[in-house]
Amino acid sequence: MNFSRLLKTTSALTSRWLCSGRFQSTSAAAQKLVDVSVDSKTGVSIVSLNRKPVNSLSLELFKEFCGVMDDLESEKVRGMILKSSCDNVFSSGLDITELYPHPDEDRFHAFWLWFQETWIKLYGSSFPTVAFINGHAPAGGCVLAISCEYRIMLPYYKIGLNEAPVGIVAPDWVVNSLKSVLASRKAEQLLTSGRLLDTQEAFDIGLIDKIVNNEEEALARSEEFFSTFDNVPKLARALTKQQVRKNEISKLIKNRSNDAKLFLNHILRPETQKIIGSYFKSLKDRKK
Ligand SMILES: CCCCC/C=C\C/C=C\C/C=C/C(=O)SCCNC(=O)CCNC(=O)[C@H](O)C(C)(C)COP(=O)(O)OP(=O)(O)OC[C@H]1O[C@@H](n2cnc3c(N)ncnc32)[C@H](O)[C@@H]1OP(=O)(O)O
Repeated sequence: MNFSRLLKTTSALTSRWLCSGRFQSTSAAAQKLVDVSVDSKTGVSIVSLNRKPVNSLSLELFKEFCGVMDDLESEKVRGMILKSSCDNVFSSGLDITELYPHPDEDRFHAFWLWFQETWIKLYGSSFPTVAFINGHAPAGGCVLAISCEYRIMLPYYKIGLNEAPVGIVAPDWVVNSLKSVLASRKAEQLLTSGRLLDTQEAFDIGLIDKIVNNEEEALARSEEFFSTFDNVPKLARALTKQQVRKNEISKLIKNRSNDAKLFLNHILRPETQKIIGSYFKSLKDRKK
């Protein structure tokens, strides 16, 4: 099966979950969780995550984001910049309330499939993608950033995959996304320590590509990146990118339901619930 068909294909079970209207947000029409605008100078689409206060990633946000990615694919956009509308936070990662306390199993299954779907669409997009990391990007926030092709970050924020210290093991498609950006040894160090790096450290190890001081500079640096493809036929570029990324994506597509089950079993373990519970409490207590 060719890769474009594989991208559209998913197991019957997965399709049932992704296509079902369950877990529809009642306020979806009232509040947009993902905004899209077009930079009139460059024709590039700017996609802003807009789930205040910290862009924690919920099932509803993933669904909306996937819809936006489908639109951008069919419009054959020149490129996309992913950023945040929240002050100081790009994304705080998965919404912990989707994981704790003791999530509803059906909702969690759907949540995880939509997280996978988001990664598949972003990591496998045909058009060039830039993450403008205009705030902290821990855990799932970092996953979104490393799924893009190029990363531009404002100074003095933190980025990384901090799962290990809270007793959670990142799935292999997350690990492999990191290994597509960093050498294996660096990726292992970052994952096993769970350390969050500041902007300068992230630049020094190659986790991000450019440091900028403001949005104007970010747009200029993004444009430099997009213009490197101006003389490359779109289809050839897209197929080449997918050729590089297809093994990881195919592996997940064939294993989606199992990946969701594994993660659900892990999340539901009393020890895991306890660790996430105390982590969440410490997050809340910080401000007291
Ligand atoms: C901990 C479980 C790990 C599970 C790992 C699972 C899978 C591995 C595979 C995939 C990778 C993805 C994993 C994840 O993404 S798990 C989420 C991990 N996220 C974090 O650890 C970040 C936690 N947040 C912060 O550190 C800070 O909030 C911030 C992003 C640095 C921003 O700080 P700031 O001071 O600006 O804001 P507050 O801390 O006051 O936050 C405001 C408000 O939001 C609540 N909140 C923050 N983050 C989350 C979140 N991820 N989910 C739900 N709620 C969140 C915070 O508690 C505050 O709430 P309040 O009621 O006090 O206003």
